Amino acid sequence: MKWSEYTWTQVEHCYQAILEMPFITELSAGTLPVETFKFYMAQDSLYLEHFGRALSLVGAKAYDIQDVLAFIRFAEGAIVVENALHETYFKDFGLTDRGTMQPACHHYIHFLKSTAAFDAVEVGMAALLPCFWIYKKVGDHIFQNQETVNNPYKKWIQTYSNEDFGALVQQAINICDAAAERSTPEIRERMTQAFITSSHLEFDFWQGAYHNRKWNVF
Ligand SMILES: Cc1ncc(CO)c(N)n1
Ligand SMILES: Cc1ncsc1CCO
Repeated sequence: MKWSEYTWTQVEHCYQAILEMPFITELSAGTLPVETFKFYMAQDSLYLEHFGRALSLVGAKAYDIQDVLAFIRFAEGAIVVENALHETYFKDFGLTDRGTMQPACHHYIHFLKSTAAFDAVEVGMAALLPCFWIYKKVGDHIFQNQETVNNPYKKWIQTYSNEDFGALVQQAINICDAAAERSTPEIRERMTQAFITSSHLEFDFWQGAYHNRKWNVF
């Protein structure tokens, strides 16, 4: 069994829980409160910027020159999506200031950056993989179940259900499988743990947005 196949079995429950989250079901139905979506978008803009930085760092650490190229391109893609968010969705929804990173985003990004910086490169790759894979699966699920008529979030839904994104996701999975194959059982286990942690943090990112979770104000 491939590393990715085994590892996915370890997050299947988390993934099923994500599909049932109010953020996801209301986004599909088009009933998610606009203020909730704006909070999510502002946090996601910050997320994508730093996700791009973490991808670049893993690219710099990769052994295989083709992996270096792939991660540099992923990093570029993340920044391009961030820019699109700014230029279109921010305008559409009347958002001007993305503000500062709130706890869920902060936790996730700092986990990604510290794993990318301090852990083995294979573990960094695995930590970054749920950002691709969960969004693709959730994007496809929402696309198939969405209320398309008058759904204000239609454009966002298309970003993650299109086939260009699908090809990148498959590439990222393949790179992780090849890296796992070349590594040791100990590293593979750390890869799996990092993948599980990031999957939980994906859940928490949506949950934090749904509940408007912010730092305490003193
Ligand atoms: C939190 C989060 N994870 C993954 C993606 C996929 O790009 C995103 N936009 N935001
Ligand atoms: C936006 C985004 N999310 C995961 S990867 C990526 C960009 C891939 O280039």
